[in-house]
Order: sequence, then structure tokens, then C-alpha cells
Amino acid sequence: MYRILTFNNISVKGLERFPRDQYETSSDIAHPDAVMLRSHKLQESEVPEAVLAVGRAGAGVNNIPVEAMSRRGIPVFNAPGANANAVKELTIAGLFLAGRHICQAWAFARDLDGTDAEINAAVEQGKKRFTGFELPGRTLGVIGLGAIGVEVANTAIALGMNVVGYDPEITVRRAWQLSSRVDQAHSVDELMSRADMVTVHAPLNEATRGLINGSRLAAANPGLVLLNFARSEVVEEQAVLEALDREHLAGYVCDFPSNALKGRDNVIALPHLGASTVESQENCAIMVADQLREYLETGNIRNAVNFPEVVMPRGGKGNRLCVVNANVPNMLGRISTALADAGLNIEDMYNKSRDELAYTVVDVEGAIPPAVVETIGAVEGVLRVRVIE
Ligand SMILES: NC(=O)c1ccc[n+]([C@@H]2O[C@H](COP(=O)([O-])OP(=O)(O)OC[C@H]3O[C@@H](n4cnc5c(N)ncnc54)[C@H](O)[C@@H]3O)[C@@H](O)[C@H]2O)c1
Ligand SMILES: O=C(O)[C@H](O)COP(=O)(O)O
Repeated sequence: MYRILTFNNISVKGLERFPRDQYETSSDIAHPDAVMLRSHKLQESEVPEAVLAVGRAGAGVNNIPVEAMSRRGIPVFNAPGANANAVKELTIAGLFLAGRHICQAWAFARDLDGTDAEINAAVEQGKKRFTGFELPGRTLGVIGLGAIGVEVANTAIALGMNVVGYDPEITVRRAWQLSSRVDQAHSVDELMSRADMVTVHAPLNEATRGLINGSRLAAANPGLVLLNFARSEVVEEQAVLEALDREHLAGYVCDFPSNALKGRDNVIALPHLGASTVESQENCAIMVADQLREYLETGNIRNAVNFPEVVMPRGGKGNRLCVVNANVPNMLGRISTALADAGLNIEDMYNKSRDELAYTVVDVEGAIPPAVVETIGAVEGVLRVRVIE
């Protein structure tokens, strides 16, 4: 029986991927084999020694101590692209909300008092405050052309906008998906200087913390509208407030409310709703549940943020050995020597590395005795050894 410890509200459709006769899933499990979560800020101490994998039913993994998990030989899975459409829709909605002052206008209309004739008079008198602008012909800057950024860029093109994009590490897959009408910026500064509206879709990490700062806002076009559905810390909030006060920035639409943003006319802060659709929650939970199951049951790794992709079809009737080790020379030699010394014949083998880690899957004929596992586990640099029968 495998045990999955859950944090947050994980879609039932995802939890149903774990067969009840083989899996127990609960937010209250003493000795979990895996952890599944959404935005819960996971502490290393919440991951017991025996945990084999962590699954993030979503995109961002900045809430997970990924480096600590890597040191312990634990893959962290996520669900690339599974919530991209949901975030794209809300971001595109954000363009309209800002361009037409919809939230501010709605608040104005909602609070009108008096007779219908008086309300009508106030409407006609007040509506000039909410004159907006249309999207065709405006330039949208998209920072981060991953699963979400590409969808946002292509939709903005379809809406008649000009789009300029910046992503220093765009993948070949995303480049193929991106409309050829999206213009490339070579830096954030160049993008900011060319755009009327800017939307950020890069992950939060040490390189992107404070990516949108005071000097970048100062160099941007006056009247810029900034959208942030990535992470709060990618944008320096104080710099945004100052740029709004100076009216250099015309609006800030984000998914991350805070005290400082409260009560500001030109700020629309939503309660982290980017991925909060039934479809996206199901997609993410199903994708991550399937990846966790595959890892637990076969050792295969798909979509881990800290491990290489290793997918080897299960052959024969023997055991499978899965070894996580430091990416240093001669590990493979020592693993195969230990197997050969025990008289075990290797049927198939796959070894791949990523950064400081390497992962090896070996199918052998017959059963692997515990002593062999112990020998391999004692090799310097081996972080984890597991046998799947
Ligand atoms: N508001 C929400 O509910 C919500 C939902 C999903 C994702 N997100 C956030 O959005 C982020 C992006 O999601 P995604 O699914 O598109 O991820 P993704 O990994 O597919 O794309 C991220 C892209 O950002 C690029 N990037 C990295 N550093 C960059 C930099 N310095 N400048 C420009 N581009 C850079 C990467 O090369 C990559 O192409 C997530 O990491 C998460 O933090 C928020
Ligand atoms: O990175 C993500 O996938 C989003 O921020 C979604 O977070 P959530 O799963 O808590 O809604």
C-alpha cells in the first residue's frame, strides 16, 4: 500500500487516479511515500525521511524546498502547461479590466444612490471618468514565453495587438508554438520601452525576484499598464506604488493582494485565482497523480523539476533497481559491478544526469537480494536505492 500525504484542496479527479486497493490518500498520514500539494509552503521538516517524491499540482515550485529535496534524492514533479489556459484567460481578462476600468466603473455604479432618474443622471455625469482604450494597435510586452506566456502572446495577436516577447531560455517546443508575429525583445528594458502593457509570466527564482523594479518602471512608457499573474515577488511592490503615485504607471493588475495595494483606485488585485478553474485543477491533479504513480510503481520520471527525464519500459519478470546518485564519474561502473558480483544479469539499463544529480534504472533477471541493495547504498555519492519487484 502506498500512502500519499496531501496539502491544499486537490481535485478529486486527480485523487481518483490512485486505485483505492493500492493507495491511501489523506491530509493526515503518518508515514507517507509521497507528498502532493498546491501552493502550501512546504517546509523540509514536513517531508519525512521515507518520502520518495513530491508532486506539485500546478506550475510554480517556489513554495517547495527543491534544493533540499535534491540533496535528499527526492524528485519534485509539477504539471507543466496543465493550468496555462486558465491563467491565459484571466490575464486576457486583466487587459480588458485595465483598459476599460471595469472594476472601478462597476464599484461606482454599484454604490449609486437615489431614484432611477438620479442614478441615470449620475451615470451620464460620472462615466467620463472611466473612458478607456481598445486593444488593437496597442503593444503588449510578454516576459516569459513558457506555457502561459506563449498562450497569452498568441491570444493578444488574435485580438489585434502588437506583441513583443522576452525569454532568454525559451524552449524549442514553445518557440514552435509562438506566433511568428510576436517580435523578439533582447532584454527586459527593451521590452518595457516598446510596450503599452506588460505582463509577466516567468517563475520566481533568485534571477527574477524584483525583475520589475523602480528603474525599469521609470524607463517604461508613461501610462504603462502592468499585469502580474506570475508571483508577487517578481515585481517590486514599492516601486509599483511609487510609479502609480507619479501616474507614470496607469494601472497594476495582479493576482497577489497585500495591505499596501488595498484601496488603490488604479490597482486590481485578485485572490490568486489564475489557476482556479475546475478544468485546470483537474488537469493539474491528474497529471501529477499519474506522474507520482508512475514513479512509485515503475521508477520512471516525467516532468520533474530537479531530475532528468527517465522513462524505460518495464521488461521481463525480474526486479528493477532505481538508484539516485551524485553526478560523478564511475557510478554506473560501481552499480553494475555490484550486480555482477552477485551473479545478476542486467536486462536493460538507463542512466541520465541533470546538474548535480544522476538517476539510473536497471532491470535485472530475477530478484535483487537485500545485501546488493546495501552494497550499492553504501557507495559514496549514492543518495537512494530502491528495488521495485
Ligand atoms: N497566478 C496563478 O495562479 C499562476 C498559475 C500558474 C503559474 N503561475 C506562475 O507563472 C509562472 C509561469 O508559468 P508557466 O506554466 O508558463 O511556466 P513555464 O515554465 O512553462 O514558463 C516560464 C518561462 O519563463 C522563462 N523565464 C525564466 N526566467 C526568465 C527571465 N528572467 N526573463 C524572462 N523569462 C524567463 C522560462 O524560460 C520559461 O520559458 C509559474 O512559475 C508560476 O509562478 C501563476
Ligand atoms: O503556480 C501555479 O500553478 C499557481 O500559482 C496555482 O496555484 P494554486 O494551485 O494554489 O491555485
